[in-house]
Amino acid sequence: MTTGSSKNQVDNFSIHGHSIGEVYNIPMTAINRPIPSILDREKVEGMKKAMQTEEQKDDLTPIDVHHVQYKGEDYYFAFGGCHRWAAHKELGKEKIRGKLINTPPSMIKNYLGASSPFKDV
Ligand SMILES: Nc1ncnc2c1ncn2[C@@H]1O[C@H](COP(=O)(O)OP(=O)(O)OP(=O)(O)O)[C@@H](O)[C@H]1O
Repeated sequence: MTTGSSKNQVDNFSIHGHSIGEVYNIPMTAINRPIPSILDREKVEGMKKAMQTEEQKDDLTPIDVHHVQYKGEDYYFAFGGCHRWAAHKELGKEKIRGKLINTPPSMIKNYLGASSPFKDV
């Protein structure tokens, strides 16, 4: 499965986010990351460098953020994007570019089991 012929298009592919156009600047404190990251330091450093370079600062693909509405509250979860997340954290960024994927609470419960905040779905 490819989305285009150039390497960049293939690299930028996201199963969840590719059909979503809107990109938001999301406060990082609003996003839950339930899975600890295992990082390739070279990759994080490369991203930090790109973010600090005028021509490349917008090159990083937005991360996929699952948006759950549950009992009138909004919840945000990110499972991937580990290196982009680390690069933003280490540069002291407060917001990260992301695409919002409307996700039912039952799906988060499937992923997280007993650790899910959504118990009765
Ligand atoms: N050094 C870099 N400079 C600019 N863009 C980069 C750089 N490294 C990766 N990217 C781009 O950033 C996006 C995310 O890359 P990648 O999926 O490898 O990282 P990630 O945030 O760790 O995600 P995951 O947790 O799924 O590994 C891709 O679109 C990739 O092309």
